[in-house]
Amino acid sequence: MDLPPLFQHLPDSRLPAREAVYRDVIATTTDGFFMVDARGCFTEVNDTLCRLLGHAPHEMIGRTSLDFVNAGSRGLLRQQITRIPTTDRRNYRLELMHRDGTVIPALISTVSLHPAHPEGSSSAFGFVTDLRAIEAASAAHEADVRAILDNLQDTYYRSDASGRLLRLSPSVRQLLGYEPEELIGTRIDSLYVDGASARETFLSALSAAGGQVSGYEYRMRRKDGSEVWVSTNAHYLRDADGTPVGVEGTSRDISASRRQQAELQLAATVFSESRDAILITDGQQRVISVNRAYSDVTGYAPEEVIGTRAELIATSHHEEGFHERLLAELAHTGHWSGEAWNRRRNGAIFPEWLSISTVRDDQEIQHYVAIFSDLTDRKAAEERAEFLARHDLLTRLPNRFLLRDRAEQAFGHAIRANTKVALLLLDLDHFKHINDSLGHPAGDALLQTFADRLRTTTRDTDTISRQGGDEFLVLLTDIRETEDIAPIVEKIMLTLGQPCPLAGQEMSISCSVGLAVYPEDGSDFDTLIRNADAAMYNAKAAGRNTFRFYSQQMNEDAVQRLDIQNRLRRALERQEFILHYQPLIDLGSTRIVGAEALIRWNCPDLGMQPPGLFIPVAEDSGLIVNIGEWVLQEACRQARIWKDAGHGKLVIAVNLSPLQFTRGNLVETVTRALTDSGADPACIELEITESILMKDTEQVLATVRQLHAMGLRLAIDDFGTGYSSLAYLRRFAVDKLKIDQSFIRDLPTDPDAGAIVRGVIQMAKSLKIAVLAEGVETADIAHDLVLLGCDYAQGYYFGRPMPAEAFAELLPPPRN
Ligand SMILES: Nc1nc2c(ncn2[C@@H]2O[C@@H]3COP(=O)(O)O[C@H]4[C@@H](O)[C@H](n5cnc6c(=O)[nH]c(N)nc65)O[C@@H]4COP(=O)(O)O[C@H]3[C@H]2O)c(=O)[nH]1
Repeated sequence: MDLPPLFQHLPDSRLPAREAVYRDVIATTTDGFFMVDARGCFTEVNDTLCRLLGHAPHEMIGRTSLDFVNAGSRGLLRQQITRIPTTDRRNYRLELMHRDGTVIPALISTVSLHPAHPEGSSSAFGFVTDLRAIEAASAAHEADVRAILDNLQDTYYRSDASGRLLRLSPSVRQLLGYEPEELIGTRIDSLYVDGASARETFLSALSAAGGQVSGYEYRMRRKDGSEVWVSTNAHYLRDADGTPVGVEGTSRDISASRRQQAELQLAATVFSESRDAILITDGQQRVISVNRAYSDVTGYAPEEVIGTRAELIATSHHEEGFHERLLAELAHTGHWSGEAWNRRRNGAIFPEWLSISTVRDDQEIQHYVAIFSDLTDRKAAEERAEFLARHDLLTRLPNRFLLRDRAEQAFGHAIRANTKVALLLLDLDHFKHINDSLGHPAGDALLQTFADRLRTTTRDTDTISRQGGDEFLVLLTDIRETEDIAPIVEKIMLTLGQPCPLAGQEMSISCSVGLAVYPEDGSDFDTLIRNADAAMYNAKAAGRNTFRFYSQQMNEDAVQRLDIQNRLRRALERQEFILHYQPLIDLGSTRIVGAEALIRWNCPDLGMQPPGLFIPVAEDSGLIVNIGEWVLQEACRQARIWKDAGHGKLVIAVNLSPLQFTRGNLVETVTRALTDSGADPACIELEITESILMKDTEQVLATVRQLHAMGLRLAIDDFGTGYSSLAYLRRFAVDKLKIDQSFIRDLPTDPDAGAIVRGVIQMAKSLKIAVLAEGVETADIAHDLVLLGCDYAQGYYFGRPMPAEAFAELLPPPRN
């Protein structure tokens, strides 16, 4: 037999031996062997192939290989036969046909023979491998793999180089909510919460770790849109050259453990950052951990206490048995909380709010957890709050609540000792002026001086209290007789009235005092206060700087004030008010140049009432705002009548209450009065007191400016009784000063009054402000005023306030 080209390169001498070897190899190989000629007919087959196909060699030699394959494989075989001349080696799979019809999957490896070979071109030899065993083994392997994957709790995945998923274990259902088939072929980045960038980060980590990572964590998106934290162990799949061709790995859901981790982290942060001190011990109360606040509060560093027996309370500072009771309650309920004393490292004892809990396993206490906060500051704050609740902040005197307590105790004591208790209500005279003119800090300083003086003039057993504002209450105890009270009050008033330095000047401030005595003026605190108040009202009405004991009459007066108030409410709608007019005289020409409108109340029950009686009540109740509006309306109406009668130059002065500035809309009221009447604004002069200007609020200034702009004049009434400064007169562009009648009345007798009037006139002249003297009752006074250069005067000497008709009769006939 000729040798195939395979053997041709061997030296001839060795060929026979070599051929024998190769024939043995071919005969004994477990693969089938064949040679075909150019027609595809077998020229040689080995026993293995014959056995495989169930034919004897002679049944196959000379026959074409196409006769031994399954019908389905013939096309492929033909193709492969045609490739013999052009390709040296080919591997392909075929289904062979056994003699008994069994189909045998086989792998064919053929080698084309050299064209110069005697067998002719297009001849070939090849090996046939029976794939059945291999495929069975592979199927068994696949079944094993599948069984493993099916039972795998983690999710197995394999992707190609582009990240396309090739294989997934069924557990992907639990992990991501998808069926494996839904994901095969999709790109894995679409499942990452952070998309392609997350995959890039992962691949970089994989490469950096040498192609294998474990415990790599990232977030994936489940089918329902929720996120899941995943930990993966993965490695590159590589081809024969080592080039990565994909990734294979397993992933597991670690969301729960991450949550737990976060919770632990949080608990650790709470422990370390808590502002409350925390101490944890084992079951034998040996410290195992303390936080920073613990060290801050106690001064002990962790290493100084860890391992030692816990000291949670300073036992010596608690009553006997406290510690034992605490432990017993802990053992019984597992918890104890309350106030306790503890000791710092430096030995200082401090109050703490302590809360202890036990942590048990089934029976034994495993840990004690103690949380405590330092109450030192809170206790101090509580004490301060307690003090503030019962004291006045400015003077640090007891307030009304504490006074009530003390008063009630004093009443009890008085009954037992058969003594009396006097309640004094003190009110500083004209305190408001001080506040307004010298400012609140000066006012506060004055109140403090008053408080100090009150402290020094009373006994320790007496109680002084500030009610707010400029009112003080003094409780005098252990009084034997009512007559003993007046000297004490006089002494107090004398002390309080001493000059005191205030805002760089010496000031003397008086006070008015109302007194009520227990038990005769009231059997309880509220009644006594009310009655002392009525008494003080009377002291003030009596000209201030005096004191008054409460009397039944005062009660009646208070009731009367209430009665007047009620009647006043109805007086407006019942048109019970009228205006009287008092002449204003030009001292140069002695002519009437105007009139002051003064209100009168013609009460059907009480008769004609002067303003001194009802204006204060109207001011107390706020009714003055409506009454004042009526006055403006009426005065403007009268001005218009007199203008129409030919007295167009006559000025009508109208009094304004401070409340009209603060509560009413004054500009609107004045505008309406002028419009309704058609009066000339230049004929209306508004009289305001100094106290209104002293407020100097932007609101008052703005109102005054608007009134000026409307053409009205502004006069300052009762000038000299307040604390006006020149600055105010300039700032408010005042037109006229009306010197208070107290100075005018005393002009002939009191040189001081003369000096004041002269000073005011000179000052007013330099400021170009007109001056009017009020209360001129005699020709002498009028004469003096002319000599002093006063511009205008008003008073009984020239004419009393009178009804409009009577006033009109005084006016000269109008010139045409
Ligand atoms: N002894 C004496 N008194 C004289 C003399 N000349 C005038 N009088 C009185 O002095 C007061 C001057 O008015 P006033 O200082 O503005 O003081 C007024 C004013 O503050 C207030 N008042 C009067 N009418 C009104 C008003 O319409 N509105 C407001 N808010 N207050 C008014 O009531 C106060 C008292 O008013 P009247 O009782 O009318 O008292 C008037 C007047 O009758 C005199 O030669 N000798």
